Amino acid sequence: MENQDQIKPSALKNDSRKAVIEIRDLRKSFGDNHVLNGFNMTLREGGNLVIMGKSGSGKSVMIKCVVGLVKPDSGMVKILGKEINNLDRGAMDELRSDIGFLFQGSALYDSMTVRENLEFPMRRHKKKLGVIKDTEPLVLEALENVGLAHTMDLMPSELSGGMKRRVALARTLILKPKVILYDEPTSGLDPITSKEIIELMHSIQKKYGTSSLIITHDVDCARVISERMILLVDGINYAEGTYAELSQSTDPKVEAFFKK
Ligand SMILES: Nc1ncnc2c1ncn2[C@@H]1O[C@H](COP(=O)(O)OP(=O)(O)OP(=O)(O)O)[C@@H](O)[C@H]1O
Repeated sequence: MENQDQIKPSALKNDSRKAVIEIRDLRKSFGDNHVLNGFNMTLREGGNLVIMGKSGSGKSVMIKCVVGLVKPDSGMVKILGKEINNLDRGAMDELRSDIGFLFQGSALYDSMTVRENLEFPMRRHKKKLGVIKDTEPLVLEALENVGLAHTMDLMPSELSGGMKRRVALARTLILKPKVILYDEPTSGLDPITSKEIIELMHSIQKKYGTSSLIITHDVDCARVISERMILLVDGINYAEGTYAELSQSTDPKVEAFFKK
């Protein structure tokens, strides 16, 4: 792609941090619908990478390939040094405990209190956390990180949309993940709440040294949070660089992302 040469990721050249997620030449089609046509990316330790792409461009398919929910036709996905193709179910499950997800809609269990929602992943990943007699300090720590310690015994229906999103983030933090995958973390939120969520994402990354992969349509979210960005167009990493680099591009497909 000649346009990719035009938008070389200068900031990347000397990045020696360890790769936590590596994707090479990822391909996935559904019948004649060729969604991913050789997608590449590297997320580095402690870094954050924003993937932007228009609706239907394959962002969710890509992230599902990362967590093993969709099987790619070809290509390589390596997480924390492990190629996921080579992992059996048990090993994949163990690896998943190092990956936090914050997906669209937050998906808290409506019939459980906030505390029970946070205890849920602890039961699923006993192997990582060991036997925990008293879950309260962990639940409290996670909720304090998102400023919602007082909501421990509330039901999700008693929370606002932004609070639900923060509780979902707290639930993700309970397993102390090394990587967090965010799918549209600010969608459906008003600008002030979106800003709060972005600030939280920053503070969590700083506090725990987590790496973040963020999928978003929201160019403002990308501007504030991204260390680097990849634009997913035609199933490939069409352009890659910092927000400042990409927003100055004169490539029409890149410019289209930044036009308001
Ligand atoms: N299980 C599936 N079976 C068939 N086609 C699928 C499947 N999953 C996704 N697709 C197709 O793959 C393409 C990419 O979908 P995907 O959900 O990854 O888009 P997206 O970039 O995440 O969009 P959005 O921003 O709207 O969420 C779409 O054309 C979709 O119809």
